[in-house]
Amino acid sequence: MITLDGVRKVYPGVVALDGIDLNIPAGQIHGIVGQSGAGKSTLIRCLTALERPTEGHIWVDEQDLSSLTPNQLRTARRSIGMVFQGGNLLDARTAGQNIAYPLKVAGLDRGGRRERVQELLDLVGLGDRGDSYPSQLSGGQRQRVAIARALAARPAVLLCDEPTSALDTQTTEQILDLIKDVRDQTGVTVVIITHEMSVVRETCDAVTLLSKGKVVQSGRLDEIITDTGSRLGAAIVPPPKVDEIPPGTTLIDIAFTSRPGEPSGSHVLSLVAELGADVTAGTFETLGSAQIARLVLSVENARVDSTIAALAAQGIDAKERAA
Ligand SMILES: Nc1ncnc2c1ncn2[C@@H]1O[C@H](COP(=O)(O)OP(=O)(O)OP(=O)(O)O)[C@@H](O)[C@H]1O
Repeated sequence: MITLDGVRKVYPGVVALDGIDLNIPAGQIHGIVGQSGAGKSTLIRCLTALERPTEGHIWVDEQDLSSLTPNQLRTARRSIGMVFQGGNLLDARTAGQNIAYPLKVAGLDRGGRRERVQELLDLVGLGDRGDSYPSQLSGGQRQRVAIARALAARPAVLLCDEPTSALDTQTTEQILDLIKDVRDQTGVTVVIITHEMSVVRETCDAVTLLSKGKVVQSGRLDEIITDTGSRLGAAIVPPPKVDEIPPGTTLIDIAFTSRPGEPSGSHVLSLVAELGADVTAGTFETLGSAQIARLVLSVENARVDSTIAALAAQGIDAKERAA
């Protein structure tokens, strides 16, 4: 659905994006994370074709954005919905009028607009608030209207730039649930820029970490979290803390995914017991229907290498924890 091939964006004296290759399949919720200045906003501006890459190509919904004429670009932008931090609604228009605006631009008649606006208000759980002005809505409700507006023209892609950073924890959860529901119901592909790892953990199927305009790591969330060597994985689901290491032992981090109907969780635990290792601490995280486990084992110093090898032979990622 979205493909970036060797994308570079150079501003005078600054390389904001430095050779980005990325593939985001249809229907995926993909998080883009990275420190301030990493290039996240530049990437999203390139995806909306508000900026043209200095080099490389971007395909959105099978269209090469770099090859389009200004007219074609205007049309292509209709297949891209945008949601910003704080919603960016027009204050002088009601929720319904805000949602209707892109439909008017797209040339839909008054009756068609009214019907679609109501459908969208219902979709975001604000069926009876179409006549409210943004100032009469809570932050979470404004963001719901912003999501409805972004979806109005039935885009193939929904780009969300820090969609929950102005919201409290409970409202954040509701908005993230809404984004997931919308994806499930419409099949829209979602890209979320965020600095909050909880947003990635709770919402995304896949994640990309940017640093200084380059991709540091990119992949499916379960794969990244079960990679015990990944700093991104540890930021998303921190490995359990251990205060005291039993004397004469070494700590080994392991991580694995367990899905319904698969015996992997109990299989790993019996393997750990067979190897004579102790489970010192553990964290479990639910991702969709899968359980991700991060365990810390304590193993006699002399048996560290053989334990890691035995776990690796069973396909379990294991890493000695640095002292
Ligand atoms: N229009 C511009 N002109 C010049 N430099 C720019 C421009 N936009 C971004 N940059 C530079 O490009 C780099 C990447 O910026 P960008 O805003 O994409 O980062 P970011 O990851 O979104 O950061 P933040 O999380 O703080 O928003 C920075 O060094 C920034 O100063």
